[in-house]
Amino acid sequence: MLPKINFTETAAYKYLTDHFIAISETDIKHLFAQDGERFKKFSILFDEILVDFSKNRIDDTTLALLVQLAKECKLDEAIKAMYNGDKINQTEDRPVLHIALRNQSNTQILVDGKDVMPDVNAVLAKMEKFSNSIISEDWKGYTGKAITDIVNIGIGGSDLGPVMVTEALKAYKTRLNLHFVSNIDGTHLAETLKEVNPETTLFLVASKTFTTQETMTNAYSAREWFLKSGAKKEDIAKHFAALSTNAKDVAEFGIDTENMFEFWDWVGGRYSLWSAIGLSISLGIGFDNFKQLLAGAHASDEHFKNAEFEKNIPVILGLLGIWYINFHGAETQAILPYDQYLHRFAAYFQQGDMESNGKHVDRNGNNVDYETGPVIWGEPGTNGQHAFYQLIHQGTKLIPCDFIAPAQSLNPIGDHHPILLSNFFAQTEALMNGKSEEEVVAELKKAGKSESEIKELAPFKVFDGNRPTNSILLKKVTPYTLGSLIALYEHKIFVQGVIWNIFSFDQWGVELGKQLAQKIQPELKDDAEVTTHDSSTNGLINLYKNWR
Ligand SMILES: O=P(O)(O)OC[C@H]1O[C@@H](O)[C@@H](O)[C@@H](O)[C@@H]1O
Repeated sequence: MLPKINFTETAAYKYLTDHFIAISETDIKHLFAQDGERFKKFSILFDEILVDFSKNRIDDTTLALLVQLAKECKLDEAIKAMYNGDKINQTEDRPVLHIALRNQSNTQILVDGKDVMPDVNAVLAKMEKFSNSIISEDWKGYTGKAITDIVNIGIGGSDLGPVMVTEALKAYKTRLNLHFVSNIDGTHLAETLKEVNPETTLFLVASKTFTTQETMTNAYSAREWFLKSGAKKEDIAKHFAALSTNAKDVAEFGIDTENMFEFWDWVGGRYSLWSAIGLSISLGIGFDNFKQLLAGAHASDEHFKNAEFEKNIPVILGLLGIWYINFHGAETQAILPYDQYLHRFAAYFQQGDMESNGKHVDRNGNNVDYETGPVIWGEPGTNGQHAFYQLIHQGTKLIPCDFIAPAQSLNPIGDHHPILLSNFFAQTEALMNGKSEEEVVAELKKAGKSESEIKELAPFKVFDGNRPTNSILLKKVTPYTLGSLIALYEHKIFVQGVIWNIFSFDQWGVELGKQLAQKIQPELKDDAEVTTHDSSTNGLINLYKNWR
């Protein structure tokens, strides 16, 4: 079980409150001036990932107090509880074991006294065999042609991870074309089906529960489209596979259980790309690369479990988040990859983080009186620079940013990569140093502006600086490194959930809207006026009926 400690009642929290006032007098660039060792002290090299957190509003005391906070909140016990397979997802009465899915050391992991590793390995072996037979063209469609296109039908955790990873690792692509259908909006399916041929398409129905309305509706429509092409019911086995924990409903859908790739209720949807949900990844980049992804994540799991808190990347990233959210009042966190392949990385962690830590009830069942999970957002650099960085540099909000970039490009054309990276380096420097009024005045003078022009313009051109950033420099985007990076972020979310004393692995907040939609759907069947809701909802429904 997880400890249930209110972090605002710890000694460390009180010290941090005082320390926050003290350190607010100094800005980051002065902290650099005071300490020649700062980069060395506040950066961690892990395999081929460097996390530089020196451009933050912290000094030695801050770090020591944050680590003390983690200790007082018994983070070490919480980590042990997760790795031991304790039912830390208490409101769903389940363990949380995505670490088992990538447990390459193959040590026993027990759930209710049973080692889960043989089952994990059996599904991996099945995924390998299946992926190889599709990729090698051994597997034939119902007219004897090889499969060319994979359509993954899933939503939320059964979509976002595979989309993000297959985009990130496009450079490692197999011959198969991947498509993802998630939205219930018929457009998503219709536009995808225009691109594929039923004779050469394999559908993966990806749903942990196999009851999600969007996924099941899309899957049934895809099946109908397939059967309309002239295929027979028995041909479904060659063109549909299921990735699910629900064998009964998979069989009912008509998918051969031979083509079912199982996972378990101890895998959270948003932590499931490592499970059978990753079959589209394995098909898209090959099983060996998928295995590398798992190996990279496993290395991060070991790091998280074993590294002392001061040198533990997820712990440090998590604590820095606490520092900004709970002491500086930051409400959002930007994730800014300087790598086009990582263009869905922030979107992926929008679910990962916001569905995990978007909670306002603590582990004792009481409303919290402090802030919890931030709004996660971001776009790849340099596109973001030309869109929203204005607000990060000169707006009124404090937005801690993670900058991520690979040292080596997978597409080294001309000077593109050095230009991209010079922006990556420049942005964190600019956010930290800002530009003083003196510098602005000197610049304007040099540009030949008059005294009055300078006076008028200067205030708008000043940058306060002191805006915190982490720089995460990867050697190269490989399956291994990407696996490591994702797992580091996953564990960061865990660290924060432990300190905020919330349950990070349930998602009750997504249920209410689903329930109401189920109630409204039958009301849309006929044209009768609806009066059962508030006047806004009635008005909207009735106008829709009028206009449709
Ligand atoms: O994989 P299935 O069961 O279709 O769920 C898909 C998604 O549904 C949502 O409502 C959330 O609960 C997500 O965590 C989940 O990933």
